[in-house]
Amino acid sequence: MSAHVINGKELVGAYRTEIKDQVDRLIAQGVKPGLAVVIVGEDPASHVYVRNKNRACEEAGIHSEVYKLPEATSESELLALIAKLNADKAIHGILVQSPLPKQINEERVVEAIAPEKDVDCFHPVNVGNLMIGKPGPAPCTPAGVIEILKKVGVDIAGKHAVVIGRSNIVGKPMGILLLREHATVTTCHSRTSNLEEITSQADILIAAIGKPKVIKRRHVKPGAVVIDVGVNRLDTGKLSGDVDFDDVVDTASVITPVPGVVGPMTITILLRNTLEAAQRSAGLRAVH
Ligand SMILES: Nc1nc2c(c(=O)[nH]1)N[C@@H](CN(C=O)c1ccc(C(=O)N[C@@H](CCC(=O)O)C(=O)O)cc1)CN2
Repeated sequence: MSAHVINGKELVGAYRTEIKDQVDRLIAQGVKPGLAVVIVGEDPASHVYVRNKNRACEEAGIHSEVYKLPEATSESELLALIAKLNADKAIHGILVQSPLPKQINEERVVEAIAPEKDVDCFHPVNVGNLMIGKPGPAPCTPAGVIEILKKVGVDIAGKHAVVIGRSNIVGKPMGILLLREHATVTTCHSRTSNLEEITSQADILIAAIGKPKVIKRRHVKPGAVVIDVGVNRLDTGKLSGDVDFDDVVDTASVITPVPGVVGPMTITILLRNTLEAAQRSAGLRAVH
């Protein structure tokens, strides 16, 4: 059996069209959603992601401002920019691209963003709301994974979902969002001693490890749905996921290739979070 390989162009393209339609309707009501993206330093991969976010905003009709700050930017300079953006009525979403240079404390920066403009859902207020199921944003990558599962018709309720990774950006919120969809959730990480034993029981396996091709056929239950969150650049310059695609494709029932699915869907959820922040600011969507 060969897996259904998800076509990111089709799936993500269709969802971006839906979001653009909602943006158009909001603009017709007199509100143009606005996003500010801040990047500090020269990390090449981060610059690619920020460029893609800016282009996606333009295509969706969302006003977008990109602030490129030098590597030597101080924390107080960055905090001053965030204060200015917090006060800017044309900006509904603020995102500071991670990672930041070492002289800047990422936690202080995240906490300086007004929670209602935190489209990454990194602010402790939004993380808390997510945890207890109140309305608000959800972090882009895990929310994107849920969207992918729903759009390809995977029934999540009652399934055993195994998440490999426990980062604040992906692994931990992924578990919360899967619980919200009534999955039985197990989280594995670098200290899990019997990884293969656990992953091979998963109906839905989500790899967010950050190491290329570590998930092999032996880790995957026949017929499982495999979602690969990893984006790893190999020495050859090519991108690879955390899953060894060629080894797993004949065992899984559904699989996401890397690149092309989870990354672009992450950016699509950023558009959705910005749209929803603008709707909330206009009183057109429930606040907590
Ligand atoms: N403030 C944030 N910083 C970071 C986040 C985040 O959600 N918010 N997540 C990651 C990076 N990330 C989002 O910013 C991200 C990673 C990858 C992609 C993507 O489209 N990947 C493409 C490949 C792109 C390439 O050619 O390199 C794919 O997988 O097809 C989008 C966003 C860390 N920082």
